[in-house]
Amino acid sequence: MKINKPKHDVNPDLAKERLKCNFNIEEVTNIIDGGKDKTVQRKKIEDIALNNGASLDEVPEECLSIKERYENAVRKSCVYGNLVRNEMLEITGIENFESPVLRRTADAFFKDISPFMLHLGMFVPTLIGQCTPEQTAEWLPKALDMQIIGAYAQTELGHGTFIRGLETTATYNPEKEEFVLHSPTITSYKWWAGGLGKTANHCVVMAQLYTQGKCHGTHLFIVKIRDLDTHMPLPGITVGEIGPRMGFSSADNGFLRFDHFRIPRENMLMKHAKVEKDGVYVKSAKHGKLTYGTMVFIRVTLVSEMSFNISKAATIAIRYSAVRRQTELRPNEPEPQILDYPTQQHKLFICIATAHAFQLTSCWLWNTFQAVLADMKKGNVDTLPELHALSSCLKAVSTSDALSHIEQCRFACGGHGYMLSSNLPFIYSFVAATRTYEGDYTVLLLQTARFLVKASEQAEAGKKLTQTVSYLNRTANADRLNWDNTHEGIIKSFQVIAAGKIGQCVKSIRDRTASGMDYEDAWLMTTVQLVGAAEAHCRAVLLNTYWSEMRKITEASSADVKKVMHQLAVLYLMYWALEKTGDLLKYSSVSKKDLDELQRRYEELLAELRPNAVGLVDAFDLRDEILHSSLGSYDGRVYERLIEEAHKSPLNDEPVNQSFHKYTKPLMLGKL
Ligand SMILES: CCCCCCCCCC/C=C\CCCCCCCC(=O)SCCNC(=O)CCNC(=O)[C@H](O)C(C)(C)COP(=O)(O)OP(=O)(O)OC[C@H]1O[C@@H](n2cnc3c(N)ncnc32)[C@H](O)[C@@H]1OP(=O)(O)O
Ligand SMILES: Cc1cc2nc3c(=O)[nH]c(=O)nc-3n(C[C@H](O)[C@H](O)[C@H](O)COP(=O)(O)OP(=O)(O)OC[C@H]3O[C@@H](n4cnc5c(N)ncnc54)[C@H](O)[C@@H]3O)c2cc1C
Repeated sequence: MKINKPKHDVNPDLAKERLKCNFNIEEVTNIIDGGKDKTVQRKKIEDIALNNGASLDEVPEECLSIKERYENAVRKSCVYGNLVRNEMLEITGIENFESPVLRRTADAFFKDISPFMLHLGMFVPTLIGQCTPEQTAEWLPKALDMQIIGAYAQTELGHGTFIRGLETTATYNPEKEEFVLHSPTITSYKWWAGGLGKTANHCVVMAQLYTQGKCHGTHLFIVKIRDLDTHMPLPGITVGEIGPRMGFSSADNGFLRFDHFRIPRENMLMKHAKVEKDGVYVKSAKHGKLTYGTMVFIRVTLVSEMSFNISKAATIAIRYSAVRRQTELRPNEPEPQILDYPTQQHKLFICIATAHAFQLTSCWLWNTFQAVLADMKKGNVDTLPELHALSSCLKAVSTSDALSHIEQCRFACGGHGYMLSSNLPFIYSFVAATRTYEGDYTVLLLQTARFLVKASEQAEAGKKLTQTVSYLNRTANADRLNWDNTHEGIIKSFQVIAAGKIGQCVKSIRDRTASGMDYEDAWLMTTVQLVGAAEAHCRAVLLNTYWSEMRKITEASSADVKKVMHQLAVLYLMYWALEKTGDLLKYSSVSKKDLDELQRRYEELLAELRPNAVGLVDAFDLRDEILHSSLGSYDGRVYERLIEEAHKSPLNDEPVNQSFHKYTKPLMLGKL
């Protein structure tokens, strides 16, 4: 398999690691890609993107000023966008324009983020999901062809979570057949939208719809905000960039204020509801929340996005740990590779397992999403609540877990992990945003909790529940589960934990309402427990899905690949069982002896996986151009690369910085 041709000799320690690997790396790569043909397709696309010199930065992007960073990112986005439009989409097909393959190649161009990401990431999906066929025909080809560039402007200065509280208004005027968009207060400024500040000439806007004197709640509108030729903001539009932030530094997150800005009636996205010419409001949707569809879609895709980010961090940290030697174990013996420390393995092997767990779960979630879309096309919205509950908790937990695992990868690289050239800080700050955007962690878990409480009540009433909560039917009357020290036993115990926690929430709410509280207050008082119950449910789903999908997907694999994939999944189960011993003790008959045994087996498993650690991250097949890491490149020439990167610092452009003569010397001479 032709990957990562090293420019230099490979570091001898890393070379030895590759000899130790006892499974076929390419076979695992094919599993991750979803099949051999998919690997071939991915490599073809990566060749197109990566052989394009325009992705290279002479000066590292983090050493540029804010303006230069943005301008450089726009330059690269245009080259990249052109490649996507003219060459890559021919290979994936237009229907897969958001395929993870394209996502991977984007990382070769941007360490941080493209100002165009939200155009492809949210604007286009909103057109696909929220337009009538006529509207789709009008806007989608232009958007895909980059003739118009859009943003998704929903969040306001005063409200992000509570969409019903948004203040921007869209008031229909039947005489002119127009909507008038207006920002009535300071808190109604649109805020945060990616690409809105300087890049986009259009945006989708979420606003409160008023017609015939009545408010019909939030709806989506497409709005042209800049002249297509001059790019100047149109009269009635105030638009700009919100200022530096923790990450997302090469993009232009924006603010937007409307001053009685008029748009044609046809610019309301009317798939699920419309306003007739005379101002009559007609709702066609069978479910009240279909205008939130883009968010559900992105939450679904974020699970695979988290797998990708963890795999990058794990590749960097494991290759580095094979090269780095530190501390004598015994006098006069060579210092060991830090990868030999079980504590290091504990930090890192879970990252490999989690990348696989999220990848397999994301494929399963994607299929569930497609099935719900197919149901909805037939007019059946019954499966939407379960999808909303699932996508909410999986988005929350996958982004949160990814963030803590990536931070562990940085810790695992010691001081060098703190260098931007390691790329770990970029990956971390990118993923940190995902825990908040597209629905904050706590808020989304509480959405799942609403569904779980209802499901629990239905189970209590003897109703048969849908697949992901069917364990509530089985465990409704179970008190403490008899501990069974098998893989299936661990999964079952997580279902019992979830059922127990949900049951406890229901009881707390009932006790509180029985003692005179109204339902809202009882719910509010129980929210700490409800978040815990939703997280427990999500863990049960993740464990069960990873285990069953892993077994399915490796059915035809070679014995060695089957073994190592199996070991990773077992590691994942054991890691979480050990993380949640308190819950296990509360909800199962597990004993101290059982837990000690589990701990011992976990430690043995780390040692068993150790020889395959580098092979497992090589199987992610992340080319150096995508990893952007002085610590993680295929050749392991860590120290040479760190020195090379240090020389690129603009502070090394001259031997003496002018500040010495201006400030330091006068201070030294007492002349300041
Ligand atoms: C050229 C360069 C290219 C570069 C590469 C391109 C590669 C592209 C790939 C990129 C991948 C990803 C990029 C993504 C980047 C994203 C950036 C961030 C964007 C954003 O953040 S946009 C803003 C997102 N905002 C939110 O998520 C807000 C969160 N809030 C909410 O969702 C809601 O307000 C709420 C918390 C759910 C509450 O809503 P509401 O008050 O209206 O509802 P209730 O709580 O009263 O519930 C009533 C009822 O409705 C159910 N429900 C709620 N939401 C939904 C839903 N979405 N679907 C179905 N049902 C829903 C709820 O459960 C209740 O049901 P019940 O009554 O209990 O039965
Ligand atoms: C990098 C980045 C990019 C973004 N891009 C976009 C974009 O392109 N378009 C767009 O429209 N928006 C975008 N956003 C906005 C983003 O979607 C919101 O910031 C996010 O949904 C969280 O909402 P908030 O900021 O209002 O947080 P808040 O809701 O104010 O949350 C603050 C705290 O309050 C808690 N909280 C809030 N409500 C509740 C509740 N009901 N119960 C319990 N706790 C609660 C939260 O858990 C959190 O701890 C972006 C944000 C970031 C950081």
